[in-house]
Amino acid sequence: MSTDTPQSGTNADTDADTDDDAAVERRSHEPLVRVRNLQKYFWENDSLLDRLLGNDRVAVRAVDGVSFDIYEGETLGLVGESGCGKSTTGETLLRLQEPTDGRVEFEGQNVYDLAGEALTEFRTDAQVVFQDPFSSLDPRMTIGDIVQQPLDIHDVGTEDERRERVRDLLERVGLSVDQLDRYPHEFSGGQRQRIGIARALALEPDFLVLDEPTSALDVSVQAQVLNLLDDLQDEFDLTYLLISHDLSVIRHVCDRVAVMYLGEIVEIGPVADLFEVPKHPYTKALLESVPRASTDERERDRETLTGDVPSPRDPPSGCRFRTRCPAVIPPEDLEIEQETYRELMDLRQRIEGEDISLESVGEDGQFALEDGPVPEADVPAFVAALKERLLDRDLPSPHDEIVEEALAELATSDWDAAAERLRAEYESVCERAHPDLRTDEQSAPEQHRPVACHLYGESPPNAVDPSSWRE
Ligand SMILES: Nc1ncnc2c1ncn2[C@@H]1O[C@H](COP(=O)(O)OP(=O)(O)OP(=O)(O)O)[C@@H](O)[C@H]1O
Repeated sequence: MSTDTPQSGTNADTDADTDDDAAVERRSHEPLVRVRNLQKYFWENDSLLDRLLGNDRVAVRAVDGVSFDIYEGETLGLVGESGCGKSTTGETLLRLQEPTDGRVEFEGQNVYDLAGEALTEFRTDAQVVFQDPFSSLDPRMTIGDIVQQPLDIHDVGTEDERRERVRDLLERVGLSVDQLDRYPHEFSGGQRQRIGIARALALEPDFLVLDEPTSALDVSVQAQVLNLLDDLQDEFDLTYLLISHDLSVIRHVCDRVAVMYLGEIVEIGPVADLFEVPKHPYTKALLESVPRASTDERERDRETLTGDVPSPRDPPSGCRFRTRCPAVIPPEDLEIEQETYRELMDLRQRIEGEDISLESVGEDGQFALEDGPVPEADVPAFVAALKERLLDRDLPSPHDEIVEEALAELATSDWDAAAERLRAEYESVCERAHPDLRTDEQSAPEQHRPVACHLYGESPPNAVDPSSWRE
């Protein structure tokens, strides 16, 4: 962890260099945690009743084949929008959830094979701090009992020794022993998170998953809690997986960061390098969407990361980010501007998802498909009305004609023919092939890092130069 929040000292450059050296040194050792192809699916429509009714069960692919290492003493960040699978990754890795597939090694042992004493040892060594300290603390217990509970469960020492340890822990996290007999509701948010941290440290763990540990706190309190976590990491040789959707927290606190999108890791590397030269279009878009101070930059932010994360029940084929990507790759032989291509891809998505209302097309609902197909003579007017509604810009030739042909198929509600017409012209490698995480060897050596994007490695002809669209 390398907090460089304003509170953490004056020699920021020297501190950063020392932190970088220390991070490199740590990575030369074996990882403490090794995650390989971890998968966690939740199943819907999976009850006995569903089976009797013949409902197909549906997989929610929360985590879909992630691999990464966490080295002793480092802080690895896991960042991504809400719903990308960060918490599920953290919980499955700690075996608070059973995986669907894959493997997690902790100190060389597969945690999903552990049983008996070995499992108890793992549960001692690996702990979690949750986002919302209030809901994770039992309101009927005093904070002394809350912090002591893990010691009681694991039968550590005598009652006196446990009480003594609780006092030490409370002091260590900045609380007073006078507060031992108080209840969680008597504390502020920041203090409650300190209690959660004290409890997580009770069994002297080596590894903590910090799941949005400061998201529920005021900004001023966030920095204090992050600094506390930084101090504790040094003092107790802790290794952290820090889950956060907040890039500024990640930037200030982590040594390396893994960027997650819709159940997958799309880029992973040292924080400073990744923030300096983000490679995956999703990483770039995330960085671009951080609120900026200047008006110019705020204007630009609106261009990025529009729409929601698609459902993990039916993720897009190929690259999962392609439905929102501002650098999606057109077919090799197609001369087309990226903005036009993006608009055509959005239109295709809507047609493929039958996500266009044909109930009332044109002025005053001139065409209503529920009354039957549009008469042939009216098709041009029907197409013009749809174009007006669906497209933000005039398309250059020949795209205008191709779109008109596709929309004309909707005059007979033939969604498949409309989709096929556009697919035949515009299908992208991004939808055909899944990009694996692979190191981008063509970049400068210090920027070698795994990225899952067809723009890297053997670049397909016609690909947008990834450095161009950020300007
Ligand atoms: N028990 C569950 N049953 C079904 N779906 C679930 C379950 N838990 C999580 N999910 C789904 O899995 C996906 C990933 O959720 P997860 O909480 O891991 O994401 P996240 O990136 O941590 O987001 P957030 O920051 O909002 O918690 C989401 O679509 C979520 O709705």
